[in-house]
Formats: sequence, C-alpha cells, structure tokens
Amino acid sequence: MGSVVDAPPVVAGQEEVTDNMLGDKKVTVVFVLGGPGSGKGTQCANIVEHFGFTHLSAGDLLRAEIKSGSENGTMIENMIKEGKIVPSEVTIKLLQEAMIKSGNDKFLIDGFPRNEENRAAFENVTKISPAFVLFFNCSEEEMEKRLLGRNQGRVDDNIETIRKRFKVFVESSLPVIEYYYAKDKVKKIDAAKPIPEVFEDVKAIFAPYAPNAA
Ligand SMILES: Nc1ncnc2c1ncn2[C@@H]1O[C@H](COP(=O)(O)OP(=O)(O)OP(=O)(O)O)[C@@H](O)[C@H]1O
Ligand SMILES: Nc1ccn([C@@H]2O[C@H](COP(=O)(O)O)[C@@H](O)[C@H]2O)c(=O)n1
Repeated sequence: MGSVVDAPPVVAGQEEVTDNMLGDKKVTVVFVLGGPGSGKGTQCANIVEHFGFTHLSAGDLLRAEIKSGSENGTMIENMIKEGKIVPSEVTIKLLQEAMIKSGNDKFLIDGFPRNEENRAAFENVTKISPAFVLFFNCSEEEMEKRLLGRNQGRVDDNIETIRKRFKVFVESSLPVIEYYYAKDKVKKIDAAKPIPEVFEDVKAIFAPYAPNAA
C-alpha cells in the first residue's frame, strides 16, 4: 500500500462503524486530521449542524485550559507558541472530560491524535478506537495563505510558528494518518477546494450518520 498523500481522495464510501464505550454508553468517534489551516474546524462546524456530532477541538480545549488559569497553563501556552505537542495525559484528560460533559454519543475529535504518543495513549486510556479518520489534504502553500488570513489573534498564526507547525505535521502527525490508512480507516478529502465543495464531499462520507439514515 502506498502513501496516503498519494492516494486518491474518497468522495463517498461505506464506513466501518466501531462501537466503543464511554462509561455505560456506546460512542462513535471520528478523528479529524489534516495540516494547520486545512479547514478542519470550518468543516466540523458544518458536520455538527447537519449530523448531530459534538465537535471537540484539542487545540480549543488547550487554549481554554490556558485561559482558565490552570497550573498547566504556562506550559501549554509555551508549547503552542512553539508549535509543539502538549503531553498526551493533559490533552486526553481534557478530551475525556469534554466527552462526558457533552452527554452526546457522537464525537468529532479535531486535531488529535497529533503524534504516535497521542494515538497510543488515547487508545490505551479510553479503549476507544475511531470509526474512521477524516483527513483534510491540502498544500502547505494554500494552508499558509489561510492561516495568515485567519485573523483570530492566535499566538501561533505567525509565519515563524506556522513553519514549525508544518514540520511537526509532516514529521509527527502524518505517520499517525499513515497508521490508520494501513488499517483502511482513512477517508481522504481534497481540502484545497472552496468550502461548500469540500462540504459536499464531507456530507457524502457522513451520510450513514444522517438523522434519517437507516
Ligand atoms: N476550503 C477553504 N477554502 C478557503 N478558505 C478556507 C477553507 N476552509 C477553511 N478556510 C479558512 O481558512 C482558515 C483556517 O480554517 P480552519 O480554522 O477551519 O482550519 P483548521 O484546519 O481548523 O486550522 P488549525 O489546525 O490551525 O486550527 C479560516 O480562516 C477559514 O475560514
Ligand atoms: N493534540 C494536540 C492538538 C493541539 N496541540 C497544540 O495546540 C496547537 C494548536 O492546535 P490546533 O489544532 O488548534 O491548530 C498545536 O500547534 C499544538 O501546539 C497539541 O499539543 N496537541
């Protein structure tokens, strides 16, 4: 099997839906991965609206942890400024708490797992494996343009940190996507297209989760 980056995007397909337990509840987890600025958050908002998933962005949870004045705040802030990956136990605890608090049974986990440590620790701690991985594939040139135009005041949306984040994505996150690709769990999306066109492809993948789907 070749590299996931060279493989054609999936437009629609049959998902293997894996049922996993969160407490006494069976849950469905989709990992949403892709380079910084590939459009993960944008498309997750659309999926939430149409398919009733709860969107949990690991980056958003970490940024909220900084704001809350937690004892890990300074460490997290420094890691984000450098584009580095925060230790898994911190991020997994935040994800688990948010999953339980939501009361939902369908989750989009966005920007996680970012490296092999994230992946193995999540599966070991939660015993949850993803139904599939939604992979937003986009060129660095396009992602850089989007991040520099995002204007949300993020400390990591500057050219120096963006380059570091791209390096971390290629060196640490792509191998995680390759891991799931080898298990036939990756749904690859051409994320370079305009937002509505990307969502058409996303919708086809989520069709089995539509409110009226059999
Ligand atoms: N398909 C698209 N075409 C053009 N612009 C897009 C597209 N998708 C998202 N954008 C814009 O690009 C920027 C980054 O998008 P978004 O925040 O969804 O990316 P992300 O993958 O979640 O990024 P990060 O990993 O850094 O959080 C936003 O300003 C968004 O409006
Ligand atoms: N699993 C993760 C996810 C994110 N981070 C840190 O947050 C930064 C921003 O993440 P976004 O998904 O919002 O782009 C990222 O660069 C990391 O520093 C993390 O450590 N672990």
